[in-house]
Amino acid sequence: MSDPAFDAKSASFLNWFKSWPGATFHPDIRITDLRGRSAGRGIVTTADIPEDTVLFTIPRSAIISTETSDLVKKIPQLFATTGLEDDDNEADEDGSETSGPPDNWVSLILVMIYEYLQGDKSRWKPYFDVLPSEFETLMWWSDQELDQLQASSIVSRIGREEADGIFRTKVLPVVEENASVFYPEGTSQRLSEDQLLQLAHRMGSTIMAYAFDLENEDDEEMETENEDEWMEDREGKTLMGMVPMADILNADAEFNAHVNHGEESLTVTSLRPIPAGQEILNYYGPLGNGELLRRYGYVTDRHSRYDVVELSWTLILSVLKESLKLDENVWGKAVSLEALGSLNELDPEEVEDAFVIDRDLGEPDSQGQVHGDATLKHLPEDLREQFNTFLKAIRKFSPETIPDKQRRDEIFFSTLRKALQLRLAEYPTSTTEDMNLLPNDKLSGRHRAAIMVRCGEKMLLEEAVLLTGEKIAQLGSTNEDNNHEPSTKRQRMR
Ligand SMILES: C[S@@+](CC[C@H](N)C(=O)[O-])C[C@H]1O[C@@H](n2cnc3c(N)ncnc32)[C@H](O)[C@@H]1O
Repeated sequence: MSDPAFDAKSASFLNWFKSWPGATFHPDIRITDLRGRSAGRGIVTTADIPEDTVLFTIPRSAIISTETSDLVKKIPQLFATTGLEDDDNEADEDGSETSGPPDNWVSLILVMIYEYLQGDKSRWKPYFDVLPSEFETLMWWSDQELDQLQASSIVSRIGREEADGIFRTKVLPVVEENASVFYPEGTSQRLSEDQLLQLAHRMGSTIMAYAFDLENEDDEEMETENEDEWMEDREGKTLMGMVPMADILNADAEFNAHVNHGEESLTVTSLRPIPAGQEILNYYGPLGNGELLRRYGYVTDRHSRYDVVELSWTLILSVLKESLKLDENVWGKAVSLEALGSLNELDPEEVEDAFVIDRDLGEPDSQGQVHGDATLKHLPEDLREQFNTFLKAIRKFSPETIPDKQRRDEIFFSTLRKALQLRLAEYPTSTTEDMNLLPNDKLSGRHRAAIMVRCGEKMLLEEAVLLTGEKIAQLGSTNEDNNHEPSTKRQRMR
């Protein structure tokens, strides 16, 4: 069913967009209402579109960034760099670092707050009218909603307190100290601290889900070097900007359009023929559903191939300790940092405290399609290296525990298998129980998304358990072969 108010905003946004000198919009595409499947606005084709067609063009002048907003002209000293700043120029974890100009994120948040507060006076008002005021990203979930993610490590990556800290130290004081610039002339009303904090969060979440890293010529060189790889919006330290129309495109792990960053404008082109009535889709990168939910507030079946799980070193070490049953004293000495340091193979400072398990799949092809089987085939190499270094240290103090390479590998795979099973048990429901929950149409969107995330992670863990089982079985058969070897050799010698 059509919604005249929603459609009117889309229409006025489209007219506004087309009025920018240099903007183009293909006659066979249109902005559409996809709220019926919780996807907001999107763009669909109204006729068959051939491959490599320019779908629309966004002049760089229409992008909101520190290069186009008047805020920078009004308080240039705030954005001026001295050349002495740290490379990352990021706030400390608690957001307390306040020296130097604001980083890319904070700069764009300030610019967005400024343009938003200008209301009708902003050149981008019709664009703000189609930007969201509410979000499904994890930052906005209640504790009860987050509980549905169960043992997913994505919960520890939300960073609401860190964002609060940064906004309180780097955003709010700037707005308050420059109130005459931020609030349009003639308005005496000021936002309270809480309202301003809320607005900073709103702009932060908008930028997280909508902004692009704007590539420049240096990046182009980089792109030529990595020709086969899809550039991700979040890589690098390039200028960030809000790109009207490009950000009306929804996205998926299989996609059919690409944003090209030209000198004067950005163009969006079709990567393959797109039949009439299909959605035009962009790409946000090889993100697992947990990360997709954190940054963008949605999940898709196709993104589950990129799911990840974290396995803590503490868990692995506790399983190892339990299985080796070494004397407490020997164990303590063997896993001490001094013992590791003396091996000269691992800087004790560099002991990893968690390892990421993922399927390590290739990039989509040049037409935005993915191929091949998406089951886990490799266990993390960095985990194996760290594990072996620890086993070496143990061997120094208790050689009989690890007499040979065969035993070392058995210990590795069986410890890992047990650790994976324990990690799996940290999630209170099984994959089968989760799968049975999904068809229930009374589930809220957030609950469903949480089930998809936790179920995808558990499936990956199950694949990893299977893989370690196969490795153990292979070792067993090698062992048997080896046991038969002497007689084979004898036969040959005869
Ligand atoms: C760059 S915007 C795309 C335009 C957005 N649909 C709108 O109405 O403004 C990114 C946001 O769109 C939504 N989105 C993008 N791709 C989606 C998909 N495949 N399914 C559902 N929602 C999607 C998410 O809310 C995401 O945060």
